[in-house]
Amino acid sequence: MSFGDKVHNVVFVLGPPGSGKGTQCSKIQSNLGFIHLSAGDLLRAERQRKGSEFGELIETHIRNGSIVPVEITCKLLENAMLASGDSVKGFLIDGFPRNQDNLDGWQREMSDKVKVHFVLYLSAAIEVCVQRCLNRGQGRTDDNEESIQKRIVTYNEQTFPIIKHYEKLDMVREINGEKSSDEVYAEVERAFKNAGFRHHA
Ligand SMILES: Nc1ncnc2c1ncn2[C@@H]1O[C@H](COP(=O)(O)OP(=O)(O)OP(=O)(O)O)[C@@H](O)[C@H]1O
Ligand SMILES: Nc1ccn([C@@H]2O[C@H](COP(=O)(O)O)[C@@H](O)[C@H]2O)c(=O)n1
Ligand SMILES: [Mg+2]
Repeated sequence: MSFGDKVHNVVFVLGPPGSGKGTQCSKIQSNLGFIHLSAGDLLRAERQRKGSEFGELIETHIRNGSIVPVEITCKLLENAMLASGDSVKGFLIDGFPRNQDNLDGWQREMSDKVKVHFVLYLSAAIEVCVQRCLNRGQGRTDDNEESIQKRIVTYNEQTFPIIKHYEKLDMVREINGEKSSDEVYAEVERAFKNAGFRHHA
């Protein structure tokens, strides 16, 4: 399997933990036909995969809120993109690139295979995000006070500079993630329309 000649459309989705990235991505997938690929979900699946050589390393990073080396994450993303076939409208890459290592690895491996249209940035106050993670109820091993604090430090120190990097390139579309899920989505859809992506049939 290979990417062939097709250049895939990509939108990165970033924001603090619990800002609503996954929630909005599923709405976009249903309404606009983009495929949602969450880097965190792919890492959690790899952690659970029987025979994975990376399971323990991934779990340590997840609990510590630190970032898994890009070689692992980028390969998981690339495999998921390949598995989706050639006819997809585009990919929403949720929770990536999370740090400079993610960004450098992506540029090395993927920049000639995809076009990144913009970065959807869901902003929300940290207190709101913490409460949402604590109330999420999905049994995530990092939805506890200690891991959440570490994830926030990682976000502030490593991810926010990546958002700033894309801001300098005028690629960031910031949306207030504190509003109701439907209100946020209305603005999200506007950002996609402005980039030329409309409702799928
Ligand atoms: N706009 C919203 N208003 C209220 N609650 C929300 C909103 N968006 C999402 N939530 C809830 O907040 C929690 C976190 O949402 P979600 O999983 O989408 O965030 P995330 O940004 O993907 O988080 P993480 O980075 O930790 O994966 C979920 O329980 C979700 O139902
Ligand atoms: N690019 C990424 C994305 C995620 N991780 C690790 O997974 C954890 C959970 O991510 P969510 O987006 O689902 O919140 C995150 O805290 C990291 O440990 C990563 O390493 N690299
Ligand atoms: Mg998520």
